[in-house]
Amino acid sequence: MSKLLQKPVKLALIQLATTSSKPQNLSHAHSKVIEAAKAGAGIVVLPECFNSPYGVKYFDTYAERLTSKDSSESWRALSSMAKEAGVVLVGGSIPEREEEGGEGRLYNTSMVFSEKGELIGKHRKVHLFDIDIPGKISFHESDALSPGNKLTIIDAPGYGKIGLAICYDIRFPELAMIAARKGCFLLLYPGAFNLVTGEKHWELQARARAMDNQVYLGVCSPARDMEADYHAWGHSMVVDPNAEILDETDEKESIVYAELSGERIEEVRKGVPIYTQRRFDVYPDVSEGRVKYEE
Ligand SMILES: NC(=O)CCC(=O)C(=O)O
Repeated sequence: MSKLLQKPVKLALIQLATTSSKPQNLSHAHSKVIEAAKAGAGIVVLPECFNSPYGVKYFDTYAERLTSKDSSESWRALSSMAKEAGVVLVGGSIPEREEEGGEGRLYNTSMVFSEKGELIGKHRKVHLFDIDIPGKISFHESDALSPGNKLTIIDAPGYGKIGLAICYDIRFPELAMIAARKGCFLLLYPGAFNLVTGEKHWELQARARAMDNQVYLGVCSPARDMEADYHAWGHSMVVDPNAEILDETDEKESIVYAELSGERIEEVRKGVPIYTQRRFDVYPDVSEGRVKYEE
């Protein structure tokens, strides 16, 4: 048995076509999660903002309090999908409204559920997507959202550890590096790149994070909708520890599948042994591990 991944698993990334109707998105996600489970997936991922349009003006309207099952229809829906399908479900992300008594902040948050439907982890996007490329794209998540302040590592029962972050977080290799250093076999990024940055950087970021850390990696986008305000890049993909793309789709709705095994991680690490060749004596600041993370 591999130390990192306890048993081989089929990963499914659902590139969901989303609408402005939350009930419709939840019910559509349900049918796709069941479809992925029937195809043999053990870990299933939904995209960033899977139950709403993606855009600064929508976050407040669609936000839910994630204090308990009772406070959030998305929590209830995801929990029951995970249980019915019998999968570990990474519930993409949704806009979260801070607990009552707080300052009413909003976050871009991913919830993860076990095969029994229990909430086993939650990640609040740490790096907000604030960019300005003149004449091309201007987007400021921080006009509406607050950033999370922790790295997230999920202990997926029966499999092992998964590093979870959201979209723009992928551009900050520190998160991926620390998650891999803490023993994750897989890095997952529900995300929604766009037509400007997607073509240049989506695949490059995914393959680079996988290669640097010699782990599996999945990036899961919504399907592209040219009628929506934001045009998602799509191209959800799974990359192996050697930076090879195992499966990828185009911009339309579909499910991307890949078989993951711990032996493959070990094989890659044995071939190119950067794991044992690191020189923490030369760069001690990254080895000190002074980091806030949730497990
Ligand atoms: N939703 C996001 O965080 C988008 C990130 C993105 O497009 C990028 O280029 O980075």
